[in-house]
Amino acid sequence: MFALDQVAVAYGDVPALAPTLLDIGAGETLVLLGPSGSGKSTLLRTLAGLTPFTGSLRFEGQPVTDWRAVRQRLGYIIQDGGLFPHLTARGNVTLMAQELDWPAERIAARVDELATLVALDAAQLDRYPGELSGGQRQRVAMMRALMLDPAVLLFDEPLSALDPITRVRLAEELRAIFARLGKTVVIVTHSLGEARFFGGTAVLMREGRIVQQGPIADLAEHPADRFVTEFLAAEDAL
Ligand SMILES: Nc1ncnc2c1ncn2[C@@H]1O[C@H](COP(=O)(O)OP(=O)(O)OP(=O)(O)O)[C@@H](O)[C@H]1O
Repeated sequence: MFALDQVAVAYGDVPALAPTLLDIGAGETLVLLGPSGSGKSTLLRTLAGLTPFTGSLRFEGQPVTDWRAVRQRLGYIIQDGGLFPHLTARGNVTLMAQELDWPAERIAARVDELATLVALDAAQLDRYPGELSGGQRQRVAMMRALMLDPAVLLFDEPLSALDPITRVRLAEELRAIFARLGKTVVIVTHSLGEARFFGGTAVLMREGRIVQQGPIADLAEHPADRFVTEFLAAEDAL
């Protein structure tokens, strides 16, 4: 789905992502792990076309020339949902479809379908983001990201702002949604527990570099170096 070759990002003089080689297969779930500042969000933002980079990035086998077209195939979800506060939940969810001139009936049918998928009701969709709980906002953000039926879902710490019960409940729903929809999913998280929960391939980063990539169990069973072991021990200590 994505093929990165020597992709690098710098903010001014500060390198945030060292030249990186990474392939993300269609239908794969990839979990980006690593300490604060290791470049996880930068890598995710690069996949979303939100950060200038050097090197070669291919999407579905083609070098990306038109990010606007690619972005319509991506759903991008950030920590607090990133909803527009002046639009209702429904307004947020339907914004892109309206811009693309979808007929009203098609929009209404898609909203109904997605509301069922994420377990929100019509009354909640008529509220503004400030009138919803954090968990409900994340569900709305999920609906917005899924509205155009994207091939790829990109999540930046989607659960970290939630209380433990909501977090587990939403994580279970997300995992069921991933399994059902068969999308390519990339999730940034600090949490090894979350990474284990979602499964798939782990990419562990440190100081803008990929330290280890492979099945999550391999991090513990075949650590690439001492840092991997230290990272796991620190995560398991809390
Ligand atoms: N807009 C920016 N301008 C300058 N430097 C930035 C910017 N965004 C990130 N950085 C720097 O780039 C590096 C990587 O940041 P990034 O946000 O990708 O890390 P992260 O692993 O996602 O961290 P966290 O887990 O804390 O969110 C950090 O050193 C950070 O300070």
